Amino acid sequence: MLSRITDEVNECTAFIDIFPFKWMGRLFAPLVNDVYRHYRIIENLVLPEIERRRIAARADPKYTPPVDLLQFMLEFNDKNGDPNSTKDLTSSLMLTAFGAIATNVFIGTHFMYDVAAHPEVRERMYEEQQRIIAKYGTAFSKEALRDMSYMESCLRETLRLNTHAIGTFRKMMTGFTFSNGLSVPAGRLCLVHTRAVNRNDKVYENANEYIPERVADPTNPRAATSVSGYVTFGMGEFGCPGRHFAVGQLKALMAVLIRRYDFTTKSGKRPKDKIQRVTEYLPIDEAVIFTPRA
Ligand code: HEM
Repeated sequence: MLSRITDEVNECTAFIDIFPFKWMGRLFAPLVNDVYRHYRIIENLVLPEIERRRIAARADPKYTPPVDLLQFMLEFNDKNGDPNSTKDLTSSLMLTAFGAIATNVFIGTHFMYDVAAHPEVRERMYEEQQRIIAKYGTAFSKEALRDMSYMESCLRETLRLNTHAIGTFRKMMTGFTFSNGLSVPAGRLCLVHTRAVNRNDKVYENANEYIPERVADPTNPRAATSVSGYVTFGMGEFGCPGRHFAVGQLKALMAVLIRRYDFTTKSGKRPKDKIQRVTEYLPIDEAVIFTPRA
């Protein structure tokens, strides 16, 4: 269900946009879209859990709440919002699921295809994993993940080339004139086109090619760091808050695959991406073949 939320939120927005008056779209949207049903399912799961935690906290002053996102949001809401309102909490959980799941699935899939299509990358990654296991054991500690520097370069290259969000939007709060004379007035909505920035051939040689070595120097910015020419996670104060978590998860996922299997695409090449529409990206047809390591 969570993986459908992102697509359905996008579909719902596109549906509402068809109507000249947005209130009409909002009226009809529940009839054709499942977002509202998902909202109620999450609410039905979350409300009793919140109540359980509140009762436990009242009954026992030494009560230690779980360390999770729900608790973090609950305490934030109690401090900053209306403590009786749980509506915001369900929306916040849905927003996080919206931001977290499809992005990771999308990048994880592309990462697998990028690695599957490059035997020399797999070999180097496997060697790195042998070194990591010898040094840290098989667990994915913070130190072990941080030390996977070749894996990090490969992931950064996947993140640079395969962008899920069309771009980052910002509204100009004040007017600004750039050094070349271009002026953007206050109130203007601006789009930073992620794919165009990330594939800028003034920044990268052979910008459309998958070349992890271009960022393999450990002094280069990490996969979660936005810099000029790399804005997959957005930028500035409102850049993605989940990016370090996402990079850790994706590295751990690839480490599990590479330790257990050698894998390649059927053709041995990187299949072309399917057309990505604003609300929809299509799965790649070509299979990945996994061979267990001895
Ligand atoms: C590869 C995975 C991911 C990518 C590419 C990605 C990308 C992005 C981008 C481009 C933005 C907009 C940033 C901006 O406006 O400057 C964003 C926002 C956000 N992301 Fe991520 N994200 C990923 C994973 C995650 C994860 C795992 C979480 C949570 C655990 C998460 C939570 C969020 C949230 C809550 C926002 C909204 C922040 C706000 O509006 O202030 N994301 N993400």
